[in-house]
Amino acid sequence: MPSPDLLPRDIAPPPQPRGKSAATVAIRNVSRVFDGHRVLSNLDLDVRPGEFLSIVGKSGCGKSTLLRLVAGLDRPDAGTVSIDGQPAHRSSDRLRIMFQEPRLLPWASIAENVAVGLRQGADPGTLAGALTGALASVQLSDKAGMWPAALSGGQRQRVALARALISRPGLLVLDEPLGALDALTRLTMQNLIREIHAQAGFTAILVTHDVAEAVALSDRVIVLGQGGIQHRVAIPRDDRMLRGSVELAPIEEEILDAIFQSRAPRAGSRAPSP
Ligand SMILES: Nc1ncnc2c1ncn2[C@@H]1O[C@H](COP(=O)(O)OP(=O)(O)OP(=O)(O)O)[C@@H](O)[C@H]1O
Repeated sequence: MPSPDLLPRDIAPPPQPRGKSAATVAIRNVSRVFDGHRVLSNLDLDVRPGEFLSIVGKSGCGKSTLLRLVAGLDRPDAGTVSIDGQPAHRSSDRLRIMFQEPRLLPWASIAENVAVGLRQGADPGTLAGALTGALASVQLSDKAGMWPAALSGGQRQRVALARALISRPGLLVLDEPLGALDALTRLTMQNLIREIHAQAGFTAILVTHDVAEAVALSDRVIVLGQGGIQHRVAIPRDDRMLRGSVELAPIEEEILDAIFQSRAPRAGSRAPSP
């Protein structure tokens, strides 16, 4: 394999071998039009098994639209989105989603909220083992019997993360999951997500407004602009561990430049009339 220095800037080094069940995402020639406005236009993107990909860009450029298509919450007007070769589907067992709000059941305990993530009936032994592991992974073992109202915002997001991961999905889709947290809790959550991803090896796609967060977590960052991908940057795996390091500063600057230079969300052409 060539040294990372010899690889083109937009090609991430292959992720280190991880979990066998990480999903492959293939987006082919995808377009999405709202009210005659072409938000995504002929977009192509591949996400490799185990890769952590972040999507950044100006407000309204289509980040959430793209994520919703990957999660099967919306359908493209043209093109295909597939996960492991199958059309993206919201109830796929291969995929879990995490949003900015934890969306917990207020009347259920923390353990019951996490168990919701298994969806299908599991035998009691399997459920107990999975629950123990999921709660431990987010450092909430001692909160299993508590109610969501008794937890802090960061703890609630950790419950949402455990609920998303208890079924060991191949793909985790994250829509600005740390956006409502204070700065310190956000950093703690970033570290937790990075550690869990390194251990569990799922594929992850994150939408965030925080370029430093994208760089700290990702193998690759793409900048969305009018209609499609305007810039791609691979993040050197060794360096990404050092959030705020001098090595990462030029990469963050490059991404910020690309965002500022990207075309305004509504500056592009309108979709042709049918
Ligand atoms: N269901 C919808 N109906 C009509 N327009 C929509 C719909 N969903 C998204 N749009 C429009 O598509 C464009 C992109 O929206 P999207 O939410 O994907 O942007 P974003 O990049 O995620 O923005 P932000 O960073 O502000 O969250 C916006 O102009 C938005 O108004």
